[in-house]
Amino acid sequence: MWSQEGDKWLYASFRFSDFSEAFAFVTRVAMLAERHQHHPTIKNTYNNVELWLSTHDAGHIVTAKDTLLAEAITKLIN
Ligand SMILES: C[C@H](O)[C@H](O)[C@H]1CNC2=NC(N)=NC(=O)C2=N1
Repeated sequence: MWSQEGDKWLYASFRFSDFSEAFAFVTRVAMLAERHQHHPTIKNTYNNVELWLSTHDAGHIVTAKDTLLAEAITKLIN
């Protein structure tokens, strides 16, 4: 589900039945991000949500903060 793009990004794409389901997921991701104090780049196109995770404060690389948030996001949909 998650793939690493170079050393800069963790990336994943999620498909839902419609826009409402997709945006509900975005809302839950936003609440998780606040809890983690770590915030993904988010793109929503109708029923699709794409997420990119990177730690800007560490010079825009993938760190444990990204992998921890990725795991928490994965649990939202499992
Ligand atoms: C002070 C605050 O915790 C930091 O600026 C956080 C906020 N959210 C963040 N999110 C992401 N993705 N990378 C960061 O480096 C980052 N830094």
